[in-house]
Amino acid sequence: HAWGYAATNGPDKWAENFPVANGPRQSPIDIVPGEASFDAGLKPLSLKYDPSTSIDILNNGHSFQVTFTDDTDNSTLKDGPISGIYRLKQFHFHWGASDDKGSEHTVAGTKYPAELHLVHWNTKYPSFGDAASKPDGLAVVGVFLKIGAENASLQKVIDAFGAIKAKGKQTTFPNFDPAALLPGCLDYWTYDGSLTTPPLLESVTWIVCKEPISVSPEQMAKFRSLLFSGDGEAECCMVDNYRPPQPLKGRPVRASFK
Ligand SMILES: Cc1c(Cl)c([N+](=O)[O-])nn1CC(=O)Nc1ccc(S(N)(=O)=O)cc1
Ligand SMILES: [Zn+2]
Repeated sequence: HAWGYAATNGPDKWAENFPVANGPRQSPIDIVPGEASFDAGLKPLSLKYDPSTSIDILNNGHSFQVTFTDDTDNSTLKDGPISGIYRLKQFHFHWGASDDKGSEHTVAGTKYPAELHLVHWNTKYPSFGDAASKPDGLAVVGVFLKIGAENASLQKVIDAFGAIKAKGKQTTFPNFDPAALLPGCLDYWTYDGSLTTPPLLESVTWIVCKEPISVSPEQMAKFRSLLFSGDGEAECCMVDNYRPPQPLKGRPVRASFK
């Protein structure tokens, strides 16, 4: 049941093997700022990352991800809408074939060309795998990418693409500080949701930053040069690896800002 983003195995087909795709708290969603409720009880995000926890960068055939050692509390997310300590496990991106699409969350219908996801798990559980099946198990920080100036921090990630062009390729990726990918302002929207790819587990507290980071057109072109396909397979560019917005089903969306 190899899921993907093609017409034959893409988002409209996922419910066949993953019925939770039609569940009550699916992600992503369209965020409508005018309908989000400001919650003065929401704390500022506390993101503390240690660059020495970054390990490698991998093309997993759906996106590319940078993976972190998560056996200590060196890289964590605290406060914001969550209780307790969540550890950074990995970050990855979703993007489009052109600059008019690519993000998973949308803002009043606006699609961004890409979206960064920093994936964290609740340390009240023994591991990521355990946390991934719990309603308060995961917290993902989403950051939109907007076409503009070249992003020097992002360029460090892009410089590794040569070694991970095809599915299954990975290479070491030490000493990277993911905080360098965060926007200056950490105002956010938050709601209860899910993983945006199979197994679509409804275990994610979503924290979506209002302020985007920049990416240049040339840098976006490099994202689009990665491949969904593995060595020896017909080459298929890794583009449009995003799920469209899902029904809100009455969920509240809160804002940390007025
Ligand atoms: C489900 C699972 C388990 Cl359990 C493990 N594991 O190592 O134990 N790995 N995976 C895979 C995973 O993490 N998928 C994932 C999917 C979507 C997103 S997204 N876009 O940020 O919603 C984040 C992650
Ligand atoms: Zn994602």
